[in-house]
Amino acid sequence: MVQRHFLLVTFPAQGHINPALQLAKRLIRTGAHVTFITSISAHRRMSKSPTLDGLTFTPFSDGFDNGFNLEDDEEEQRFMSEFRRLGSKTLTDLLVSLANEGRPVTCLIYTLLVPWAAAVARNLQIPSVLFWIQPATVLDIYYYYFNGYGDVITRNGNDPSWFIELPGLPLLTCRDLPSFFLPSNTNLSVLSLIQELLENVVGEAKPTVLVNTFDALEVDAMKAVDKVNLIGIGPLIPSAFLDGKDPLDKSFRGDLFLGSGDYMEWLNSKPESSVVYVSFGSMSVLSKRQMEELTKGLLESRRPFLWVIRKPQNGTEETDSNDMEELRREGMIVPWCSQVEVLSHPSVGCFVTHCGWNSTLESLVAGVPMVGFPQWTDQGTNAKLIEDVWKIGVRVRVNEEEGIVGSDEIKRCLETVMGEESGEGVRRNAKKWKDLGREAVKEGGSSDRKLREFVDEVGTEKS
Ligand SMILES: O=c1ccn([C@@H]2O[C@H](COP(=O)(O)OP(=O)(O)O[C@H]3O[C@H](CO)[C@@H](O)[C@H](O)[C@H]3O)[C@@H](O)[C@H]2O)c(=O)[nH]1
Repeated sequence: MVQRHFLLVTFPAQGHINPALQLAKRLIRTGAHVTFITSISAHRRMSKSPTLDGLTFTPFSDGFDNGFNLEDDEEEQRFMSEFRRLGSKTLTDLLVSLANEGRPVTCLIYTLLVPWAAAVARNLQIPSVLFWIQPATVLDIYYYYFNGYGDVITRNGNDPSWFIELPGLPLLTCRDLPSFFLPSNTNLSVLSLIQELLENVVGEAKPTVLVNTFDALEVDAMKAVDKVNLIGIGPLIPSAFLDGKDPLDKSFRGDLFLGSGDYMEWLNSKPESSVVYVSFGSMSVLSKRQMEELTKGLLESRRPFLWVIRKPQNGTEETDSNDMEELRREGMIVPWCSQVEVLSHPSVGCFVTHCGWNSTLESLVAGVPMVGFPQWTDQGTNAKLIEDVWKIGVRVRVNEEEGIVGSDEIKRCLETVMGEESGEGVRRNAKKWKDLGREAVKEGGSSDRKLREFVDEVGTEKS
């Protein structure tokens, strides 16, 4: 059989690069070659750029080679438009030159926020497929929003007592919906990109989306939109922490941040399941007030904690240095860590997480119960699934008057999840989902099978 050649295009953010790199590794395992394309800004920072047989990097300049400031709306707009303009041109040139060199691309795979890649592929008559890096449930909600439910959601988005029943999904209140619909966090440019993505998919002859989830995890959500065939190929986690097929695969190998190495020794010194691991992913920044409450909650819980506090970027407030001193005395503070390694350490007993989808899946396959502390985008939906559907954690309640989560609430959640009796149920469920997640990627498991079927089919027909 002719070797398949996949071109993977991804947005230059950690939460996009990690699952895309892991998908690349899985595709290579089937015998395919992968060309990976993202912005120079991200590629330069990938601390341990992988040199893997079967993987070629082709970074491109989007005009923002030193990155862009997410906090600045105007700069973000300019970035998004240049990323599209220069990305489309680079992608077109690359696809043409690969074909001319006798290495034509079998299929182009693109992640969230890169809908223009589908247009490039269409113009060159190359098959393409969307790789959805959030849960299927979130894709379904976006689909419904753009197909019949947008008005009712917009009209009620301010009412905390309102809820909606969307076909195939659990009852959802406002806080369970992607934040971009809601008056507090409307982001029309992201919404229009997602609309474009979904319109592209539905416009295909055989609408198909690869999803970083697995069938057993989202049984109904995977079938909720009958127009689109969702293919669960996850969880996409480095093999050493998942199926063990490649024990050397211990990291995504695309870190955009530098870590410090001393936390593993610290973890080794702690009793089993005693440590609270705290991280808010690669983008969210907590307000100073929220940091203070979280600090107080952690200190008063009297449990050891490992907390990732990324170095402040432009315009963000530093945590008070007195607080930091006390934090360092009581716990371990790092600017970045190998999260998959930390979560699989036997000392870790709970993950206080913003519920980014990668963090959620990583915790799930490590069997670590969560305290969900969602901030924006898909995280409220993920927190809903964690708490009410899979029952592998609890979600913090926000004090609506103050708009923050108080220290007592943090203590309550930690006790619920980690307490000997109170946490029994979540720990049992966490073990169940850990096993099912691993099952899915085993030889012959649903995700393993579906990815192979996808690879086999993609070269034989024009999608
Ligand atoms: O110290 C750290 C902290 C994080 N990570 C990794 O960074 C990734 C973070 O991804 P995610 O948990 O998804 O969070 P974000 O970086 O915030 O990701 C964005 O993108 C995701 C995919 O679209 C969304 O689900 C999130 O809500 C959105 O904020 C994960 O793989 C973590 O393992 C580390 O390796 N070390």
